[in-house]
Amino acid sequence: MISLEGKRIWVAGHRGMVGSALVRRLSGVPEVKILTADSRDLDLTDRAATTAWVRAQRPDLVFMAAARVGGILANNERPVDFLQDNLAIELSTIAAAFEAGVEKFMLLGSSCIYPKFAAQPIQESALLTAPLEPTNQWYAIAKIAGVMLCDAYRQQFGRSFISTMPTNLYGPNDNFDPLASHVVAATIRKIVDARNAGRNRVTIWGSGSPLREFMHVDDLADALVFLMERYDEAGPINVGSGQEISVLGLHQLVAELSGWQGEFDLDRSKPDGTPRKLMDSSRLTALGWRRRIELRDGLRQMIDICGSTIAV
Ligand SMILES: NC(=O)c1ccc[n+]([C@@H]2O[C@H](COP(=O)([O-])OP(=O)(O)OC[C@H]3O[C@@H](n4cnc5c(N)ncnc54)[C@H](OP(=O)(O)O)[C@@H]3O)[C@@H](O)[C@H]2O)c1
Ligand SMILES: C[C@@H]1O[C@H](OP(=O)(O)OP(=O)(O)OC[C@H]2O[C@@H](n3cnc4c(=O)[nH]c(N)nc43)[C@H](O)[C@@H]2O)[C@@H](O)[C@H](O)[C@@H]1O
Repeated sequence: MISLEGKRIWVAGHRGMVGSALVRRLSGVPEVKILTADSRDLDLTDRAATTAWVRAQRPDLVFMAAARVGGILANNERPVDFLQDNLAIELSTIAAAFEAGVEKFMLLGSSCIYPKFAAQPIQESALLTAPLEPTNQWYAIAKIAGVMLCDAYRQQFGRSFISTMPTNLYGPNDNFDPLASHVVAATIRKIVDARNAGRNRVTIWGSGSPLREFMHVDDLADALVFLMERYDEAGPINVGSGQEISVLGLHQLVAELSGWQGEFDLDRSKPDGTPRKLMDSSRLTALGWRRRIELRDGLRQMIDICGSTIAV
């Protein structure tokens, strides 16, 4: 168990969805000094610049929430960006943390590191046991490399470098871009736009049948702080909510919460991705952590953020 009080804490990617949630969560911890770097001033793919910045700032703890991130289509269509940028960011930041003597470093991965057809719920031991989902294998390989690099520093140099694997996330500062977003933000954007424009049809990508587990980013940030304090082992640890719903079910729920009563079309030219990725988060809950935010409540907040009037 380590205490965060009085620590210099670098939240990498502080303007992103996860990084901004971490800043909100950490602002409640007494005497914490939160360190941030604007991506316009510090490109984390630049190893020399990253090393110099970390050496000058001397963080005690690092939450590594900067990454090239996107939904299924962005991942599928820009494999070089997702593989190359994420590898480069991990190489820069993990090596810089080592050189600067950082006390503890937390890498954020993703549930897509696990095999496409992993047994459900997915245990951490499923890593590297079967092939990946093709749409996000590029991003997944980069994240797996990051997990291995943290483990390598732990094995060779005894460093407290840990890897957390969040499930699919949503929340404030999510990306609502129709082509680059993940499904929660995309669904809300599509349905709120349709409702506001008086349209009665919305298109769902793929078959609508894939199942996804969704977690509010404020629950994630709370879990990450909890793990920074209490967890110090090799290999990934899953961070999920246990709240699973189909893609069609998500669209129906958002329609209900937004007060939109239209019909759905399926665009089967778009990929489904993995059929199901429910995390087994029992190692996290065994440590005593519990989520707080129900999916319905989180979606209502997102609909609000999207500028709508809530109808329930
Ligand atoms: N979103 C999800 O559903 C999800 C699920 C599982 C895991 N995760 C993990 O959570 C972490 C954060 O994801 P997120 O959803 O918060 O993504 P996000 O909203 O896109 O934020 C990513 C952040 O990384 C920064 N960044 C990207 N490339 C950079 C570079 N070359 N140099 C410096 N900064 C750079 C961005 O800076 P700018 O703001 O300046 O662009 C942004 O602040 C990632 O590691 C991701 O793999 C996310
Ligand atoms: C957490 C992230 O999960 C990502 O996989 P993944 O859950 O399939 O990513 P999402 O983009 O959230 O898509 C989840 C499911 O929702 C369907 N879907 C339906 N309509 C839409 C829409 O309008 N937009 C989007 N985006 N999806 C839509 C999509 O086909 C897929 O089956 C990975 O590609 C990332 O690398 C990352 O790991």
